[in-house]
Amino acid sequence: MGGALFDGWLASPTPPRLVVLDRHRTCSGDAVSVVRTAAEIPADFQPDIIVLAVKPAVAEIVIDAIGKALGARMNNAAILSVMAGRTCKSLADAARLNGADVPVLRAMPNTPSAIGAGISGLYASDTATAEQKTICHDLLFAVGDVVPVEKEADLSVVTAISGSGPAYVFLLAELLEEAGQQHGLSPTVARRLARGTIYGAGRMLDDMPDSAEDLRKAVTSPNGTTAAALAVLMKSDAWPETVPKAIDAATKRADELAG
Ligand SMILES: NC(=O)C1=CN([C@@H]2O[C@H](COP(=O)(O)OP(=O)(O)OC[C@H]3O[C@@H](n4cnc5c(N)ncnc54)[C@H](OP(=O)(O)O)[C@@H]3O)[C@@H](O)[C@H]2O)C=CC1
Ligand SMILES: O=C(O)[C@@H]1CCC=N1
Repeated sequence: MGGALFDGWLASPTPPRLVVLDRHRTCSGDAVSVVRTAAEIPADFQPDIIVLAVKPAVAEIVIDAIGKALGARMNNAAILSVMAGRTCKSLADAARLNGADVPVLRAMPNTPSAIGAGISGLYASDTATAEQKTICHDLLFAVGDVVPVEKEADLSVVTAISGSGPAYVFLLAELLEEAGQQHGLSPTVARRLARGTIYGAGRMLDDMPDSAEDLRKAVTSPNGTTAAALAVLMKSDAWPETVPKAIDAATKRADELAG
């Protein structure tokens, strides 16, 4: 996810000044330097925001390494975590072990951020200053839309819907492609049809004021092909049951990660 944000920021009209801790990437320019270890963070670099985009399990290790590298400079920054689950409190506690008292904000972006088409939930704890909240909002807004949430706990369902959501759409693309091939289409044709359809439907949802339900109904001729397919998908034990179950499972997992 950090790579998706990085790509999105680099492609944005006004990229922020970035020092990126990444063990694989090589990239440098006026606005960006990549370092392999926290110890390589330039001694004169004062970050406003430290974006954490590692797996939740290694958060402490990374906060510890950054804390040691920045020393007192850490106190002038805020942490913006995009990690599923990890609470503001647990991350603030981890920073405190390094003697740093830092506000923590949490966001849940998604991978379309890489192409400027992301959507992020953003929760700002009361400890963050107005300026820190604005910078975090603007960082996320540079790679897509931003939806503020009032309660930190809401980030679990945000994670289930929009953080994980691209995976559900990609699965639909996979399944449409496979079904097309099973009906004799070439892989190339099946792929173009599946992807083009999801792209076009996504654009309609974005561009048009109509509800998703109305857009669906406009495709559905009485007794036609769409009605035949929807009779399968909309059976009570099909999508109306499985989609909410999937969202429940993802929300529960996000809560578990929060501990
Ligand atoms: N994937 C997604 O769509 C989304 C993910 N997230 C959140 O983003 C976070 C990362 O997930 P994801 O991008 O999928 O995971 P990845 O495994 O793809 O990325 C994690 C990155 O962290 C690096 N890393 C791990 N340990 C260290 C360390 N000690 N020092 C420096 N870098 C380190 C890894 O490097 P290396 O490969 O060298 O180990 C890797 O580049 C998670 O917390 C997840 O909840 C949030 C929204 C969406
Ligand atoms: O699967 C995960 O846990 C992360 C969070 C949202 C998307 N990927």
